[in-house]
Amino acid sequence: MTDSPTNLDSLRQRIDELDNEILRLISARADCAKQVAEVKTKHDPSAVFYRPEREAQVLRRIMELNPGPLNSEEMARLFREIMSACLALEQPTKVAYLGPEGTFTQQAALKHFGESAVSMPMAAIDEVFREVEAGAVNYGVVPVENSTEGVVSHTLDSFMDSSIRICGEVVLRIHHHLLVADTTLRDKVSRVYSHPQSLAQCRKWLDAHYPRAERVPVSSNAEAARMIKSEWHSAAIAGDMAAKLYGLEKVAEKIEDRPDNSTRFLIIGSQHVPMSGEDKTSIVVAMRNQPGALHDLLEPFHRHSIDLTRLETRPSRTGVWNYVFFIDFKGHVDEPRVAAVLEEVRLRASEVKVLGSYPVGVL
Ligand SMILES: O=C(O)C(=O)C[C@]1(C(=O)O)C=C[C@@H](O)C=C1
Repeated sequence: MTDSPTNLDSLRQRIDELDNEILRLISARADCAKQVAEVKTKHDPSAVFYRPEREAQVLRRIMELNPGPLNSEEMARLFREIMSACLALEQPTKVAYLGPEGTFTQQAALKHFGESAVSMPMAAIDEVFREVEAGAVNYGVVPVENSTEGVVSHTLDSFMDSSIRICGEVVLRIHHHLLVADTTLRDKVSRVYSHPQSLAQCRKWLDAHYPRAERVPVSSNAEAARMIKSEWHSAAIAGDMAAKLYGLEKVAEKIEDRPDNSTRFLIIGSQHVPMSGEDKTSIVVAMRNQPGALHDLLEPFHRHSIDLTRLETRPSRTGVWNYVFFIDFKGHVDEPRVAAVLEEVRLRASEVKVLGSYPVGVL
């Protein structure tokens, strides 16, 4: 095919026709979502509009049906935005996240809820919990574990004295860059700012490239990016969002020591999420301080062939919580085999709290 004007014109005409069709279909879909909202409120004035299990099913189905040439993730991201706009028509969704603006948690909130949700930065993880508990926002987004650095203990601890539930999860590939401002003297960098976890995730790269630079831990990567604007001898380690927000340049890209570096975030709220077909459950269990306690706790999972995906121990904070275990496993509390395991665990533990069942992250 030649790039002749007639070819180009006819292809663009075809694209216009297709756009008309897409426009008509998206509008029809949005109309449908409005009607869904009416059905939901008709039977229940305090209805919840955001349905994580349905969203997961829609995205999984699209990925399965996708004929190409766009790859399935790309296609799902487009549908993610369509659903985000449809949900906003039903009800504007407010989401609090661990800020400031430009953090990976903001990126995770965007990835999960799309551009149409209203997202608000909070200064600390417990503030995100408080905002959700107080009903000031519909949902919250907090980091819970990183593949290189492990658990975010603050998030786990916040669940211990809260009635908040987990409604979803989102996993983000974390790419760190070494960033400078236009005023930075690149060959005189003597200080590198970042969040302690990010400094740790880039330890080897820093040892090799900036062995003499002072590593200064700050409260977030976005804060690091903000700080170097006024220091000609400093660089920051942060991600794309912070680089864009503060107009910084990348001296080196993807400097994380492990190429598969990723962080898992939790969506917190107050609703029970029905089964989506591929779900996970998170519980917190207190055991009495006695030999074999951990074995007793895990044995029923093994016997019922339930896959554990994570196990964390945290120090107890009250008399009852002698040993506290955070356990994630595959399955949903509404499945009989999961209900049976939980029944057995309840007999062996001094306290069991189900934090929530939710769809396995799709994107
Ligand atoms: O199916 C619903 O309950 C809807 O509200 C529709 C819809 C969608 O656009 O597909 C929108 C928001 C919900 O979170 C889930 C799905």
